[in-house]
Amino acid sequence: MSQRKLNRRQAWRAEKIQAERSARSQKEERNLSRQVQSGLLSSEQTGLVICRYSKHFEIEAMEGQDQGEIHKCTARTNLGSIVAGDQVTWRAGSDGTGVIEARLERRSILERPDNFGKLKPVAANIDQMLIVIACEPTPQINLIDRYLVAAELMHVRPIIVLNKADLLNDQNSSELNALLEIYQSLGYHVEKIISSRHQPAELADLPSLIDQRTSIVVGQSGVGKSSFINTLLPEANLAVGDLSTSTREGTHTTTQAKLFHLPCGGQLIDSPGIRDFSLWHIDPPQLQQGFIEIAALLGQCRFRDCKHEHEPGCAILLAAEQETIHPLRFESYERIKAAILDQQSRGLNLDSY
Ligand SMILES: Nc1nc2c(ncn2[C@@H]2O[C@H](COP(=O)(O)OP(=O)(O)OP(=O)(O)O)[C@@H](O)[C@H]2O)c(=O)[nH]1
Ligand SMILES: [Zn+2]
Repeated sequence: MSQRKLNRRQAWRAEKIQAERSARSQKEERNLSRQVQSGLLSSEQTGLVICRYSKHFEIEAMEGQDQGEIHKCTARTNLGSIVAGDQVTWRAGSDGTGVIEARLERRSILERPDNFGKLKPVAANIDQMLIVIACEPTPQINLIDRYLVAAELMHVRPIIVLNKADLLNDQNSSELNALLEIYQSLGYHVEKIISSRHQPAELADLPSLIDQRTSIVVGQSGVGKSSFINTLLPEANLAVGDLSTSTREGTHTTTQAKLFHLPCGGQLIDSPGIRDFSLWHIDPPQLQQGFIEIAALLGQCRFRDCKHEHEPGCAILLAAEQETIHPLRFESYERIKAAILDQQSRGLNLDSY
């Protein structure tokens, strides 16, 4: 078959699919309008997205008589992505269902690339990021730094939470404390906690730090994110995965981001187990902004267009040499930068979804 014929056939198919889709959505819209007119759907109200599963959303009523109640909702077409933490306008049905009409403006959004480098929103309207690490699996500085960069670029406050503090011992404590010291000296808040169901829980100052805010819980699989949330909120009852005996890493128990209310008034969003938090969608200048000790030096190099690679009079290279930027942090920065440049050179589509 000639290329032209094939293209014409493809175009015809695409048009047909498009026409079917638009007919379907027009039918859905007519259906909805009928339901509104006949009083089957309530008037518009504001709601909070608790979680998404497949094509449905759990929406919590934020006002009116059924405030706090959860409805299983569908969404009108073309609303864009809707994720846990989003606020929406919606209409309630009579039977615990409802329809999302629009998404309200977000104050922050956490995105991560999927396997094809395409950005996917994970959670919205977050105030702070709880970066959970643990004595086991051993923390990777590179991964902590990726989360920190994401938090800095989203303008949300990061808090580093060292979980499984009961496993601190003579062998691992000096190394772990040295690692935490790097972050504390940069001004980051660090809390050591115990969240295992086999130990008396110890949450240090965390409850007061997360009070009245929306926090997202991120961290490598197996660090105890679900256990930590269960300790704060026993009714959340998240599945806790056992560490794989061969790798001592977790087994990715959590699959969808979900929002939980805390008794103290704040909210927590639990995200899917993230092993490798990639930063493919940012460029080196953004990465420099995300490393706060590097960001503080920007503008102090001899050349205005300094790339901080080999240039004489580079304030960042000088600070790295004098170790005012911690060598492990600088190494981590260079590794992340190399990974970003590598992804870009392979031509992945980094900026759209
Ligand atoms: N010793 C100890 N073990 C803990 C603690 N907290 C959690 N664990 C254990 O760590 C393992 C992993 O815990 P999870 O809560 O499933 O970890 P997660 O980070 O939610 O894992 P994913 O859902 O895979 O992302 C389980 O075997 C827990 O019992 C703790 O404070 N101390
Ligand atoms: Zn420079």
